[in-house]
Amino acid sequence: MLSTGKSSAVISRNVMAKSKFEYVRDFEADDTCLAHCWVVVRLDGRNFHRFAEKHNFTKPNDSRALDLMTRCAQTVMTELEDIVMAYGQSDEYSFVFKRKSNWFRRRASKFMTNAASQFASSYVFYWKDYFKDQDLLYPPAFDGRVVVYPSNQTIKDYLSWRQADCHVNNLYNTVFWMLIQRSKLTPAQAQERLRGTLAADKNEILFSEYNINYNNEPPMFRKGTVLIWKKMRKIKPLRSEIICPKASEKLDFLPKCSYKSIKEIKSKEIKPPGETEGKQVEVTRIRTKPVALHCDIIGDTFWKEHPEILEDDS
Ligand SMILES: Nc1nc2c(ncn2[C@@H]2O[C@H](COP(=O)(O)OP(=O)(O)OP(=O)(O)O)[C@@H](O)[C@H]2O)c(=O)[nH]1
Ligand SMILES: [Mg+2]
Ligand SMILES: [Mg+2]
Repeated sequence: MLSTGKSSAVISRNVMAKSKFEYVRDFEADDTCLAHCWVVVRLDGRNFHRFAEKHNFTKPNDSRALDLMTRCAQTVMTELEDIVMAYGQSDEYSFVFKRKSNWFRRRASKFMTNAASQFASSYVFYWKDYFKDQDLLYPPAFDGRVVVYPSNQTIKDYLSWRQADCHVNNLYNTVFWMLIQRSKLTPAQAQERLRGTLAADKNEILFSEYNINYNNEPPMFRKGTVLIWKKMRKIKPLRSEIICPKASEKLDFLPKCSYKSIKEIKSKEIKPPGETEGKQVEVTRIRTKPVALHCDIIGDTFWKEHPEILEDDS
């Protein structure tokens, strides 16, 4: 027989769960993301124009700030579920969730708030690793939005849009700051000089006046940062087999972001059944990590080299 104390506690919990207040749940909006669509969360720094000024970011690009953004995005990818890739530039990062993800039953608010809070806390947490001589003066914030894309073509176009935005802004900013820093123009004069110019004109100014070939500027500034999952070394292996990355990837790597695909062969002790002594055996383990690339994602090459990212379009 059940003890009366225990059963009455169960009964009272059930009554509580169906209290007269339960109806307020009906006020919660349904924000389920449409099934089988790619879910994108894009985060963007709040008022980073001011934040960059206050924290003495290098103009037009601050590698410390961009590397910190990428560190935060890698943390988001590692801590959250089902993110297949991310793309970042300036003060923004986009995270692409698996089409079939059922994380938090695909609720947009859960995707967005988890990404934004994880990203913002990581930004503060890792700040000192990137800005050694610059204190963090006030807490930064990031806004977020969720957009769903129904096909592989639309998600590719979304990412192309962000990378094209990176290119347009970076080309403009590179010339703009050259005119100010090297030719001592005021911001208003630099803006006037660039009014109505096309990309070719800006390239020409850079080349003829500053001897800069825009294509030789760092890929991270021109292309932004793509994060994809790669098998790589995490702990020191006893023996390792290095699988070389594809030739086109090699070109787009920054040395400090280099990765090696490594099949780890670790030593592990196991006890065969019936035996008291353990035996050392070698086990193979392949770990994956979000790895940074600074390559073109607008053309087909990237998608052909990484067919696993978008899988089938069904
Ligand atoms: N100097 C410098 N500034 C940067 C860098 N990255 C981002 N920023 C600044 O951050 C701004 C980001 O632009 P937006 O996101 O459009 O504008 P915002 O000021 O953040 O305003 P909201 O996003 O609307 O809150 C740029 O305009 C720059 O002023 C960098 O590497 N160096
Ligand atoms: Mg911003
Ligand atoms: Mg922005």
